[in-house]
Amino acid sequence: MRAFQGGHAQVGTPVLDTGLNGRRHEDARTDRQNLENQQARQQQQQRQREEAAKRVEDVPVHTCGASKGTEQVIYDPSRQSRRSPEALGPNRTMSLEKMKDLHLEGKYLQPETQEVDGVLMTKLISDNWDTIWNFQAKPDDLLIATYAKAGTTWTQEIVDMIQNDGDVQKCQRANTFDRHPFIEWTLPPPLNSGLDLANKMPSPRTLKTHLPVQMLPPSFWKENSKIIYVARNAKDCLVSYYHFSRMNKMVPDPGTWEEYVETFKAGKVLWGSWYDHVKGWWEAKDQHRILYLFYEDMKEDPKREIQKILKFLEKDISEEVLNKIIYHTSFDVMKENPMANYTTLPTSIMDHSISPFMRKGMPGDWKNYFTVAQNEDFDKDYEKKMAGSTLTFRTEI
Ligand SMILES: Nc1ncnc2c1ncn2[C@@H]1O[C@H](COP(=O)(O)OS(=O)(=O)O)[C@@H](OP(=O)(O)O)[C@H]1O
Repeated sequence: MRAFQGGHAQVGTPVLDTGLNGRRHEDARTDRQNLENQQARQQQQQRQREEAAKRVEDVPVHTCGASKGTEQVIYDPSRQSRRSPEALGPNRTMSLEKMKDLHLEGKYLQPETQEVDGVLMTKLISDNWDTIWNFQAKPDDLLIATYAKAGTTWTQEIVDMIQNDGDVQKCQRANTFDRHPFIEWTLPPPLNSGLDLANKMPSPRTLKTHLPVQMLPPSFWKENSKIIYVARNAKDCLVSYYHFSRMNKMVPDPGTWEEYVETFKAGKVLWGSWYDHVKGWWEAKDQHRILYLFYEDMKEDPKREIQKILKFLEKDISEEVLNKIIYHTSFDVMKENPMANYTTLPTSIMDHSISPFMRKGMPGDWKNYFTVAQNEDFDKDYEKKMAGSTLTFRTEI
């Protein structure tokens, strides 16, 4: 008998005219009702899928992270699949958050490192270096460049809100890491590497990098792309990086706090020396279209710093939208925003119970970690490394 059972009939299954022979009229009515309910549910799900697909199409091209029909970029729960890497085909890649679905965590989470021109990188970045170096930037690209943990995600959210005229829904279209390709970040297929995402993204693109200035792909200089650089004081960067390295399995283990302080000072962390990074970009800022911002200033007066970004991007917005951006990009709101707080990644990649990505968001937290002796040693070493530079930082506000 071809009658549906327990309401699991497929759409289009010819149930009513074949499955009811010899059954009671009452049963038939219930069965018909079940089928109608089932069909209504399926139609509703289909409508939701179509609406989700439409939302993706509706996102303005300058911020949209995927072309229609690809699997890799847009966060869309209705399209969660459990396909194998092979089933994705040669040109199909996927967002990092799907790693769990593919049971790939153990296979890929080996933070092997290798230096590129004396700067520590993951081995995957190092192996892919020629391709990264030859990345083709475009004149209308916007690059957000930072040393790790300096306020990248915060700046990304501000920029996205500006580009979308304060439309929170549009900024919810995908995870931070899928909205703004992290150009040097290399993952094995089928996972999305930054370059895969960037090359598929329609212009104008907003990109992210932690590369020191001398390692930036030269096409950015040649094409005169705009760059926002955000710097954060060394001690808070160190503390934030230490906790991030504890919770994120994609970067090397930090060891003990004492060990990490020395590793950081020696610049033997991913993306190299903080000192060289902030100084290098500081020197470059007067020769290129670079807006150099400070995390501490953003914290002290977000309105003033967002206005600097607006001017740099040549954007005009109303006071109302500006206030909306300040609110939406505040630490407390971003901490609860799954599209900005990295909580959609599997815990095997980032374990927020060890330390949340959105941890404290406050200048001066270093005082809770440095001993007096560590602080004195740090300051002495800092003076030597920063000697001759006009760049100064505030370590509290
Ligand atoms: N809105 C807002 N306001 C203030 N602070 C914020 C905000 N968003 C992120 N953060 C803090 O920035 C730190 C993470 O830095 P990054 O985003 O640069 O990290 S990453 O390098 O991209 O992994 C990390 O700093 P710590 O809290 O000191 O660890 C985040 O909490």
